[in-house]
Amino acid sequence: MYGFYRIAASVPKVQIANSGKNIEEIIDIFKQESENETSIVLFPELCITGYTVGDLFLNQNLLESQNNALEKLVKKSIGISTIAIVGIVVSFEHRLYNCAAVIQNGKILGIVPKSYLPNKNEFYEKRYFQSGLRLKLKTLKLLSQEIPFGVDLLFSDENDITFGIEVCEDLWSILPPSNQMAINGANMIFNLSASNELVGKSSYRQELVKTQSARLVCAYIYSSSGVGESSSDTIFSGDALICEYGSILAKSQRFCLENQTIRADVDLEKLIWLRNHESYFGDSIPSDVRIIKFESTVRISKLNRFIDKHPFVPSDEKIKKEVCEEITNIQAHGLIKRLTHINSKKVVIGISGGLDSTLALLATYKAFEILNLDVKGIIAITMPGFGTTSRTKSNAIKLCEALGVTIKEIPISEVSLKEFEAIGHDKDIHDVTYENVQARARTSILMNLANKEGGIVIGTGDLSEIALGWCTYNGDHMSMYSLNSGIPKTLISYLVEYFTYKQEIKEVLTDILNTPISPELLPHDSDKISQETETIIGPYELHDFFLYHFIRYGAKPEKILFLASQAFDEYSKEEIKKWFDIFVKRFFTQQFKRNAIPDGVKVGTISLSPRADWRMPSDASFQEWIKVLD
Ligand SMILES: Nc1ncnc2c1ncn2[C@@H]1O[C@H](COP(=O)(O)OP(=O)(O)OC[C@H]2O[C@@H]([n+]3cccc(C(=O)O)c3)[C@H](O)[C@@H]2O)[C@@H](O)[C@H]1O
Ligand SMILES: Nc1ncnc2c1ncn2[C@@H]1O[C@H](COP(=O)(O)OP(=O)(O)OP(=O)(O)O)[C@@H](O)[C@H]1O
Ligand SMILES: NC(=O)CC[C@H](N)C(=O)O
Repeated sequence: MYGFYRIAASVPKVQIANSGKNIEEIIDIFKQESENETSIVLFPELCITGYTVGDLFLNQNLLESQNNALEKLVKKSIGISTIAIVGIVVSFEHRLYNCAAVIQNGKILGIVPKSYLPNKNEFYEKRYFQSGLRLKLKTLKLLSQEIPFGVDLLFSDENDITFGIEVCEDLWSILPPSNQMAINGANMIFNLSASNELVGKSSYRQELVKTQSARLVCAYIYSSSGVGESSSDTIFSGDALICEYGSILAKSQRFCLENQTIRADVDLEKLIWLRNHESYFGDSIPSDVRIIKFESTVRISKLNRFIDKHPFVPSDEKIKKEVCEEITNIQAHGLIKRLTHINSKKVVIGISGGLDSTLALLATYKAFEILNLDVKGIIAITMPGFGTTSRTKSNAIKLCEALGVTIKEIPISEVSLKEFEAIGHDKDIHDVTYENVQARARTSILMNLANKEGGIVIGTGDLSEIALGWCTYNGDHMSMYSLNSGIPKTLISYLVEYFTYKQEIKEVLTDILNTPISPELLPHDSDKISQETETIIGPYELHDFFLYHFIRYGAKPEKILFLASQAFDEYSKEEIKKWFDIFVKRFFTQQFKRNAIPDGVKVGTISLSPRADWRMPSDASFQEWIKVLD
């Protein structure tokens, strides 16, 4: 389903050196996972015998009973397309190896030995095992099957899955084998582990797994032995993790006394796509590997994954302060560089009482504070026009007064009427000309005043408006330096909300946040906003969602629509389709505005600057992107 696959990491109860009992738990979990539509289920290192059997690894009976147990699992897998990855001891050419066996539908598809054997302090694996590093192009006979054996194995189906395997310490080594596996095409890495607990170790381990999934642009699935392992010297907690491209999708509850399985629907289509534009992937050189083909695994019928409605907005409230300070710091420092470069201590900014100019003013204020400049150098202009309401105008003035910046009022009605007359436009026709004349009148005033004051005009347009072209070309589209161009509307609201912690502006910011978003370009009755942007072009939260998946992951339209329908209960599929249609059409047709935007600050991974992040011709056609809507 849209490139999603259900993957599980399991920590079964274990009895040390009791393979017969341990395999029963493993088989139960495996069968359950096949019913859960899981494609692949991972078990810990040496999970059939137990990891902590010590010198019993050197006893023939242990190996024999493990192989009998393995045979049971292989037989139980007949007719099941779910893959099980289990940890086993293998005897090959008179040496023992610590391995992972990959089992599907009655077959052992391949066996991968551990490369790096920990042999210090509490670990003494070299007492029993050999490193598999030299094992390539080998096959081994086990349970009457000829099985590919070596560190050169990758496993691949006909669809999106290609996976590789490493065993515990491999990930902790200087050159984890998963690095080369990813270069060779693996988009999932499975790690069978037996990692004991020490104070602080679990968070280190989590970082290791998370970072590896980010670096390799892959899903990294990790399962480590549980509390049933011997506690003679060390304790195992059953740590399991599923990470995708730097995010944790699922994690186990450590120190659980029962069997525990975590699962997540990983997005392989997204990962495969992301690698296409990660230049270091292109520069990395593949090596010779054996690709073991396997039959398609079970596909999921219903997605079970959290889809964030507001992907630009941090979901963790605890990091709100940190994120908001960081973003406004980036904005402020963009402006600081520009002001110091041109040796100016003045800026001119139009304040409408709306969200964008509010945030731009707050970021400008921060820049002036950092530079220790007199904030009177911030010249805030309120320019009432035909659609301005007293609510927005008074909020603009209250905000500027509270911050102590210079305030000027310059009405634009008269100049706009003169402009209508000059171009022969009927003032009673409230069309796009009527709107744009006002927007351009304001920009003209700001620019001319900036010349007079020896300052620069601060641009306030945000990333969502830039994506949609929801601005007037050479009107509010233009400035000398743009502060919000890297921030989408959903994040602008979040940032303005953050600043309500400042008591002196709390009340006014709260009212600004509660004011409907409007360009206020059309006349109103009884001082009420007559033009609500979101009823005209659609909800910004949807546009931001579309923008994120379209740019960040190059997602196909049908997938974006599917994800939106999963994320938003409040919009019907028809509504989502309608606004998506508008998003796509506007995104393509409005590139000409983006191609001429002023310099501005990038703050997140998505930016639409034509000089940096997004280069698209102004005359590309959008039809192929909305076909799905026809
Ligand atoms: N591919 C292309 N290459 C070069 N030029 C192209 C073009 N496509 C159109 N054009 C030209 O550009 C014109 C269209 O651009 P433009 O003049 O800007 O006009 P337009 O985009 O039609 O109008 C601006 C819209 O933005 C809204 N707005 C304005 C200001 C602020 C806000 C806000 O809420 O913040 C919203 C306003 O309500 C209006 O609907 C066309 O009439 C045509 O002359
Ligand atoms: N009445 C006004 N007085 C001063 N400046 C204005 C006024 N209206 C618009 N502007 C300037 O033009 C920019 C675009 O304003 P507009 O209201 O059309 O949309 P916006 O992008 O929603 O901005 P905001 O959220 O700041 O209102 C504003 O950010 C502001 O700099
Ligand atoms: N089993 C292993 O390879 C364990 C070694 C590893 N460094 C860990 O403690 O997680």
